[in-house]
Amino acid sequence: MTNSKLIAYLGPPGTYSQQVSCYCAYFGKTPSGHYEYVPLNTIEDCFAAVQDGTAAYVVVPFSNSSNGPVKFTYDLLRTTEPRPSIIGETQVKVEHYVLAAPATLLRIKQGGEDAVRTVYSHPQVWGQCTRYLTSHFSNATRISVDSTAYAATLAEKEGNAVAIASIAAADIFHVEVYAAEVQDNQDNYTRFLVMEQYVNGAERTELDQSVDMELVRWDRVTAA
Ligand SMILES: O=C(O)C(=O)Cc1ccccc1
Repeated sequence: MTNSKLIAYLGPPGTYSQQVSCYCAYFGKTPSGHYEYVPLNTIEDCFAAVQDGTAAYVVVPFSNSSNGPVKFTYDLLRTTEPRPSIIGETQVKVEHYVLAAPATLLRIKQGGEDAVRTVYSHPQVWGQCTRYLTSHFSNATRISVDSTAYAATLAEKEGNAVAIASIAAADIFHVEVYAAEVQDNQDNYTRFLVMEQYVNGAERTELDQSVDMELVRWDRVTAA
């Protein structure tokens, strides 16, 4: 019987992290074999899962070409002891969609965008869709949640909310596309890292060292 190994990612299914985790065997140094994918609620849970050995590997978003660091990941990379080993990375083009429940779309059609009271998304998204959000839903409250796909689950349940999330989330949840590719920059890339548990005494990888340099560089930028 084959033993499957767990790859954890920021869930629920439909996040950008899930899409990346599905092919992380190709860019991470994960041995060939059979993998199962586990969605976790927060980036913090992903660090904990690899730390305590619940998951063999985790995939976390690290930084974005439009708005820089994913704060949760940067903070956890600085504070988790010992820090997991970074064994792979990839850059993925990220396209954001405005998703809404069918009833909300009807309300927008009848009453305009002011019918929308709440826009849900992952905090990383706001700075990637500034232009769109300046001219749309300006009276709505922006609520940051743990992931874009979780945002889609909230929009699915509410009659006056939209989510900014991936097209994959639209396929999974009962939400429809109100607007496509709303990111400011068409070349909007996010860098993701694959990590595994750090083994005591192991030499740090080259990738570990380049991430260290990135953290130091960012500390300098914010201190200036
Ligand atoms: O929330 C998600 O879907 C994630 O995977 C985190 C994220 C959010 C925004 C851009 C890239 C990754």
